[in-house]
Amino acid sequence: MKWGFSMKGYLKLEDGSIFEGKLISKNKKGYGEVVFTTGMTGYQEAITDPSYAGQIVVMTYPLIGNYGINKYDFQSEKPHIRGFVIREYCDKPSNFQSEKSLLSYLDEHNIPVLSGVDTRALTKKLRENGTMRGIITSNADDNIEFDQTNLLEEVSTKRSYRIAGIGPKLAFIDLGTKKSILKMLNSVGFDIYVFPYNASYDDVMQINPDAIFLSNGPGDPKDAVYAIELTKHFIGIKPVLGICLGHQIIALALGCNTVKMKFGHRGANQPVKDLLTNKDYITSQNHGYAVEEESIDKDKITVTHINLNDGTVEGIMHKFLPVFSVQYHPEACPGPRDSTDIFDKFMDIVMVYKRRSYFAEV
Ligand SMILES: NC(=O)CC[C@H](N)C(=O)O
Repeated sequence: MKWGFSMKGYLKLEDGSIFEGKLISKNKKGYGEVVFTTGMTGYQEAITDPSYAGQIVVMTYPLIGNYGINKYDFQSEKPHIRGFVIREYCDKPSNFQSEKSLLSYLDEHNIPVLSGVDTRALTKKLRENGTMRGIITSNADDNIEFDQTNLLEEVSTKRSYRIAGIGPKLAFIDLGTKKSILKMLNSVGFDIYVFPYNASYDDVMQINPDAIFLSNGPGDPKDAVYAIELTKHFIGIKPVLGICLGHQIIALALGCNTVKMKFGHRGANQPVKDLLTNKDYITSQNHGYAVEEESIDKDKITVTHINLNDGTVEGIMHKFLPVFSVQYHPEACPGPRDSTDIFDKFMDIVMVYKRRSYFAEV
């Protein structure tokens, strides 16, 4: 075995089923919600996307690690997954940007890796039975334990900071953001002030923002109680945009409901229809909850996007107020860049509002 000491290991699921493989990492144990993602590439972005905190990630693409780890594709400071399950590990990465192997990176951060698993059978099981909790372990008799950590506290910034820009002031609520979202918002000109997940209305008003943004993030959107309250304060006062968890939080703040999906959407080729333009996009996604269609008050809120595989809600917009959100990831990373224009659209809306309030004052 080229990558050092490995031993027989298991992924045991809540329903008692056991999948055998080889524990190739230093850490040989981890608990989490077991989810699969279908992206053929993009493992570096996925493992460092804080939305995956608390989860054991199964890659359906059969060969993982072949292009190593580079310094450009990190979505946060470290991996947030609780474990990694793959079919075959490639220990000889070959790519001009590669700086280290995937396994050495995961070992640095103590993430358990189970290789040699029949990921096709495992994915079929998760599709049929739905997402389950599980344990990666060297002892199949081990019990699955449950992690009680506050995921938002774990992944959000601990203190506020600024990413300066020449445009309007954006209060950015970091619920475990991907770096690419900050980059995209900054590239269209926003002067970004990043706040922790539990920022209060008074905290945010200290900068007198022109707009509010709610990021992606892990867990059940109903747990994001601070962000839901904060959003309620700003709806109708400032333009608000949300992506993924941020979209779900906006929906909850508007009085809609969110529900847990059977196995979610995780991958880089999820088809979405834009109902306003009748265009279809291929999108990057990573979510296990969705806004419940029946809970949407259609007199007040328009469904702007749907998923073409299962018809679930992928975007909403308030009919009269500058509030809109999408469930998919327009910033891609990994995945297609079909829908990046949302950031320009948000800037346009914010500028219209800013000018309007300026002329109302003079
Ligand atoms: N990427 C995200 O923001 C995920 C949102 C939420 N945690 C979900 O799984 O639905």
